[in-house]
Amino acid sequence: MATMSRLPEGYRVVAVPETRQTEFLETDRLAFAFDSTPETDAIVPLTVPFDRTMGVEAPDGSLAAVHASFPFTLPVPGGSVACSGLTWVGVRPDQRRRGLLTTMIDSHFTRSLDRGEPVSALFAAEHAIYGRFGYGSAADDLRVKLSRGAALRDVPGSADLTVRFTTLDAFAHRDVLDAVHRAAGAGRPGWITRDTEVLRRRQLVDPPAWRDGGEPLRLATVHDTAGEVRGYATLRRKDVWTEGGPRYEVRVREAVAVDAAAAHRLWSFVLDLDLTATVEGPMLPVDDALLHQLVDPRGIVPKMVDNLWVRLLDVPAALTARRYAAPVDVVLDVRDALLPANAGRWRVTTATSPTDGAWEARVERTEDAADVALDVRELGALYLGGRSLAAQVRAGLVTPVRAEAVQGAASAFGWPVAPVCSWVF
Ligand SMILES: CC(=O)SCCNC(=O)CCNC(=O)[C@H](O)C(C)(C)COP(=O)(O)OP(=O)(O)OC[C@H]1O[C@@H](n2cnc3c(N)ncnc32)[C@H](O)[C@@H]1OP(=O)(O)O
Repeated sequence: MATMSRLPEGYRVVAVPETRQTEFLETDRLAFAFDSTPETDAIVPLTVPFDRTMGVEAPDGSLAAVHASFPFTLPVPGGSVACSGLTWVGVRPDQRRRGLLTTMIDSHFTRSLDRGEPVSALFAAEHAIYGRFGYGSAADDLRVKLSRGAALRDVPGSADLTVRFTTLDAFAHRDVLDAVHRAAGAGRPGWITRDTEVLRRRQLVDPPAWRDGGEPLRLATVHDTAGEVRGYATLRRKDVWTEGGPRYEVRVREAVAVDAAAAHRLWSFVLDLDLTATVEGPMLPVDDALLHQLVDPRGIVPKMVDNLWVRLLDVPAALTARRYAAPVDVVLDVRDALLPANAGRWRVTTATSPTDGAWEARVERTEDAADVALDVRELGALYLGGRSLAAQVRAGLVTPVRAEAVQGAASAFGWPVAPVCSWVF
C-alpha cells in the first residue's frame, strides 16, 4: 500500500478493546456532538464491534480518534461479497485536520484486506469526506413526503391481506421482522442484513429521548390468510391540532414488504391513518414499489440522498464477486493512488451464457489498450449497478478512451434492481 499516514509526532494507531469503551464513546460524542443519558443507554444496545475497533492515541495516551468496522456480507448484483462496513468514525474537534482520519483509513484498508474483505462500504456523515480515499457514492435512497389518502393503483392479492397494529417491542418482534426484512431485500444489491442480535434490536429500540414529541414506535404488520407476516412498517404519529382540526404527522422509520401485494396493503394502511395529514417515508430504494403504485406520483415531495458509498480494496476479487447484466469484454485502466495493486489495466470478460441473465466475469491483468480510464472511486460507484458508466462519461468523471466501448460496458455494469441499504450503520 502507498502509505498515506502522516500522523503528528508521538501519535500512534492502537486497537481499542472493550475495556476502553467509556473513552471510545467520549471521543465519538465529542466528534458527533451527541449526548446520552443512563435511561437511553439502558435501552439502546451498543453496536460497536470492539474486536474490529481502532483508534489513534495522542502522546499522552488519550484517544484522539476512533473508528470501527462491521463484518458484513454485501449483496452485489447477482451475488454477495465480504465487506468491511466502516462506522463510528470520529476525530476529536481539537485533533482534526492533522491527518488522523487519513491514517485510520490506511489502517482500515490494510486490516480489511488482511481479513479477506475485498470491499468496504459506509454511510458518509458529510459528502466531501470519503471520495479522496477512493470511496464512490454507489446508491441513493428516496425520502418521500405524502399526503394522507394518496391513492394507489390496484394490485392483485392485496385485498386478501390483513393488517395488525400494535406497539413495537424490540425483543418480541426482532426475529420475525428480521425474517421479513431479509426476504424483502432478496436480490437487491446493497441490502445489508442485520446479522447479530444487537444490530437487529438496535433498529427497533425507542427510548423516549428519541421521540421528538411523538408517540412510542408502533408496528403495522401485513399478514396473509395463514397469518404469516408479509410486510411491516415501524412508525410513530405526532399529534398536531389546528383550528381546522387534527393534522398529525406520520413518521415511518422502516417499511418493507416481500411482494407487491404486501407493499400495497401496507401503504394503503399507513396512508390512511385517522387524524393524520402527512406521511414521511423511510429510506426507500429509488425503484420502490410504492413509487410505481401511486396513482399520482406528482403528489409526493421526494428528496434523494446518497446512501451507500463503496470502496473496492481488491479490484479483481470485487469485480469477480458480482455478476453483469449483459455480456462484456472491456479493458479498464484503473487509477488508485492509495492501493497501487489495483492500478493499471484490467480486462473484464464474460463468457458462457447464463440462464438467469446474470453474467459471470473473468478479471485479468492485461497489456492491451484501455477502453475506458477511470479512478477506483468511479468503479466503486458503479459496483452495485446503480450508476451508469455512460453518465459518468457524460459528467466528465470517466475517460472514454475508445468511445464505442462505453455503451456495452455501461449496460453490463448496470443492474435492473436499484441498490439500497435500508438502515444506517
Ligand atoms: C463512516 C462514518 O462513520 S462517517 C462519520 C465521520 N465523522 C464525522 O463526520 C464526525 C465529525 N468529524 C470528524 O470526526 C472529523 O472531522 C473527520 C473524521 C470527518 C475528518 O477527520 P480528520 O482527522 O480531520 O481528517 P484528515 O485530517 O485526515 O483529513 C484528510 C483530508 O480530508 C479533508 N476533510 C476531512 N474532513 C472533511 C470534511 N468533513 N469536509 C471536507 N473535507 C474534509 C481534510 O481537509 C484533508 O484534506 P487535505 O488532505 O487536502 O488536507
